[in-house]
Amino acid sequence: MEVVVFGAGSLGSLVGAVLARESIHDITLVGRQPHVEAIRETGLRLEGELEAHVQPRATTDGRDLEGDLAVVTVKASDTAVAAEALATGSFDAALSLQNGMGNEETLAETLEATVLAGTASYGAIYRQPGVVTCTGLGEIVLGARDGGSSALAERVGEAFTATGLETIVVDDMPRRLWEKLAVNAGINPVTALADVDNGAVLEAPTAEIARAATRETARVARACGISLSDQEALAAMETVAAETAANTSSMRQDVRAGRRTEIDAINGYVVTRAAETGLEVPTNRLLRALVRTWERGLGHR
Ligand SMILES: NC(=O)C1=CN([C@@H]2O[C@H](COP(=O)(O)OP(=O)(O)OC[C@H]3O[C@@H](n4cnc5c(N)ncnc54)[C@H](OP(=O)(O)O)[C@@H]3O)[C@@H](O)[C@H]2O)C=CC1
Ligand SMILES: CC(C)(CO)C(=O)C(=O)O
Repeated sequence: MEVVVFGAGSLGSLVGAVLARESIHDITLVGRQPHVEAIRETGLRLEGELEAHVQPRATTDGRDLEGDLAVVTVKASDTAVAAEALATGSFDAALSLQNGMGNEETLAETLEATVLAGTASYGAIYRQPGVVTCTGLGEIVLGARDGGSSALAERVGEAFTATGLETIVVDDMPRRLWEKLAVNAGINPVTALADVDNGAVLEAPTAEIARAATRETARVARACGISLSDQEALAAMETVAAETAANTSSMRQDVRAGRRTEIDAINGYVVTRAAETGLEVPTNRLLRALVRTWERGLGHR
C-alpha cells in the first residue's frame, strides 16, 4: 500500500516506522522540522518495546500527496488543517487514530476519500529528531466509522498486520470510540492536572474523580444510542490505567510541554453531547474548566 502518515510526532512516527519495516509498503511521513530533516538524513529510529530503523519518505508539506491510505495522527485541534492539506491530494481512504471525538466527521466534511475510524493503544513518545520510543505495546482497532463491515477496512487491517502492527478490524467502531473516550475522559485530565502517572487514577483520592468522569461518559454514550454500561466503561478505564500504570498520559505530556491539550475533543465533547441530551455531567464540566483555565494562561508563562 502507498500510505501517508499525516502527523509524524509520537504516535505517527511509531506507526510510520512499523509500517515501513520489511519494505512491504511505500510510506511517506508528514511532519515538522527538525524531525523531517533527520529522517531524510539518517532515517527514523524506533526504540523501546518495538525496534526499527527505517528510511521512509518525509516531508513538511502535506499538500498534493497521493496514495491508497492517509493515516491521520495530528492532535485533534489540528485535524481541520490536516484535512484541508489532504484534500489537495488523492486517497482511497483516510484513517484517524486520534483520541477524542469529532475527528472522523471533520475529515469526512473535507475529504472525498472514505473515512475509517480507529483507535491506538500503543504508547509513543517523540524523543529527538529522527527518534521515537514505544513506551507500551498495544493494538490498532479500526473499521467503518458508522459501524458494520467494510472491505476497505479489511484491506487496511491486512496491510497493517503484514508489518507486525497489531490490528483488529471491528464492526462496532462507534461503540469502540465511546469506550476509548470514557477511558481518556477519566485518565487524561486527572493525570494532567495532578501531574501523576496513569496508575494513580486507580488510587484515592484521584480514583473517585476519574471514575465519575468515566461513568458520566458512559451515561452520555447510552443517551446517544450506544450500548456501553457504567461497568464496561469503568472496567475499560481501570484496565488501561493498570496496563499503562507507569505511562505519562498524552494530556499530561501536553501540559508538561506547555502545549494546548485535547480537552475539547475529550471532556469537552462529553459536556456538549450531555447538554444535547439533557444530562448533567458535573465532573467532566469541572475537568474541562480547569484544563481550559490552565490553557488560557499559556501565552503568559
Ligand atoms: N502518543 C501516544 O502514545 C498516543 C497518542 N494518541 C493520539 O494520537 C494523536 C497524536 O498524538 P501524539 O502523536 O502524541 O501527538 P504529537 O504532537 O506528538 O504528534 C503530532 C505531530 O503532528 C504535527 N503536525 C500537526 N499539524 C501538522 C501539519 N499541518 N503539517 C505537518 N505536521 C503537523 C505536530 O507538529 P506541531 O506540534 O509542531 O504542531 C506533531 O509533530 C492524538 O490525538 C493523541 O491523543 C493515541 C494513542 C496513543
Ligand atoms: C490510553 C492513554 C490514557 C494512555 O496513556 C491515552 O490514550 C493517552 O494518554 O492519551
